[in-house]
Amino acid sequence: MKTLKRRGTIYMKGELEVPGDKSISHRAVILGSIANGITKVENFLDSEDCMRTVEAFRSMGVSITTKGTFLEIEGKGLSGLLEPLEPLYFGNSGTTARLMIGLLAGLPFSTVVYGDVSLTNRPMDRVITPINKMGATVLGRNESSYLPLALKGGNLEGITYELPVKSAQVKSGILLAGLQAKGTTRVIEQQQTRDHTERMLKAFGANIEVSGNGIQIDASKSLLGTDVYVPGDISSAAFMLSAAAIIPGSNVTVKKVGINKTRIGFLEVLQKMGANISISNERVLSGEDIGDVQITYNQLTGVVVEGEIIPRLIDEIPIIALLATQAEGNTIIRNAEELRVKETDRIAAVVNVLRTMGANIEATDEGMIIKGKSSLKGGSVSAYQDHRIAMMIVIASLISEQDVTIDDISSISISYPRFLDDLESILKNNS
Ligand SMILES: O=C(O)C1=C[C@@H](OP(=O)(O)O)[C@@H](O)[C@H](O)C1
Ligand SMILES: C=C(OP(=O)(O)O)C(=O)O
Repeated sequence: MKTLKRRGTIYMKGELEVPGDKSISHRAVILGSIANGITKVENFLDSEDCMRTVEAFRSMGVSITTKGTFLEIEGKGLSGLLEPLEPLYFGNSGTTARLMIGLLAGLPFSTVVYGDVSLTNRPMDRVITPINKMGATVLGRNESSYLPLALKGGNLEGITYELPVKSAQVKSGILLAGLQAKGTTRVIEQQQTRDHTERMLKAFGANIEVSGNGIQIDASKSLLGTDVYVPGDISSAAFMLSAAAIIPGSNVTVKKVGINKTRIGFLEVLQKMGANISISNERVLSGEDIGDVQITYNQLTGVVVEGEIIPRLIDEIPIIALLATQAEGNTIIRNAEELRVKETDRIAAVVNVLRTMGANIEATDEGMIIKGKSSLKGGSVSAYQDHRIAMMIVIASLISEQDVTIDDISSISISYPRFLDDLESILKNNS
């Protein structure tokens, strides 16, 4: 239980760097481990989810150590990985699960994989179906739709697969299987999802080509270890930028943050809502776009969020819902049914939390409708063991009229362990 005390008159001001991107950190560990030679990862996100991926490779014999500010991976090549003696535990991490299942499908040994209660209830059939088509053997509950799963890998054949879900995790799982399959593997997306796997596979020397919404990969005998710089996580920055967007007098800059176009739907929505945003120092590091994002407070107005932008801001929808409670007019979020199968049902969780706090918000099957602007009263709420819900509540507490009590905020360490300290560093008191 944590009580967040009502604040006096505050505003957000200053510059900060948020920790490394979670998606890119997972991928750096995976590709570094299956490449030959050393990979040094700078600004690696040392959070619970990413450590699940690190531990999985340590169990397969890969040496991964922290050297100063770097994570150093002694890649063993795909053929150097060892059969793990224990089941692999993926904790709360959907990214670890979907990507590792794809990778393990191609490795010539048996593994058992499992996760925490939340992950055990998240669908895995979306990645099992294509790897079954490629020839992998997988056993588990409900026709292998859920963890725990037993996998027997090896002898995969390339396929052409049109993704039925808008999921970068599934796309990446298939590409990691395709890296080990006979013949070409083609993945076709309905809408573009984050493309970090494609970019990083290229940087490690994989045989991969991207054309429009299609990606094709051929087996690569050996990827080569390389240095990776991990940009700040825009999904973490979103909480700091949102605090500034709803507290008058604020002016915040998040430096060296990832601004890959497949990830910045949140910035586009903020701009559409009328926020003052500018991006400077744009550059490319390790194949990823980075820059400094500055926001100054401005009254927001409601917007419609739907269609192709949804995959580009999927993890930011809880915090967008909070922004919408402070915007003039209606905000409608559509086509976001994927939120129902995240760490928790994020549509139900967001609506319950914000309604308890005093917002005018209702759930739809695939989104929500928020009528602004309403003042938030505070109260006692659950974070549903979900890091993004917990951080959204902390930001909401900054503008609440009374104290806010949260059942448990420990989930924040899944993606942003130093969140509370970073927030305090830009929080100023008027008095
Ligand atoms: O590929 C990734 O790193 C991720 C993809 C998204 O999930 P889906 O692929 O399920 O949409 C996102 O919600 C998750 O936080 C990270
Ligand atoms: C959905 C998320 O992550 P994952 O799917 O990796 O658990 C998230 O970080 O919001």
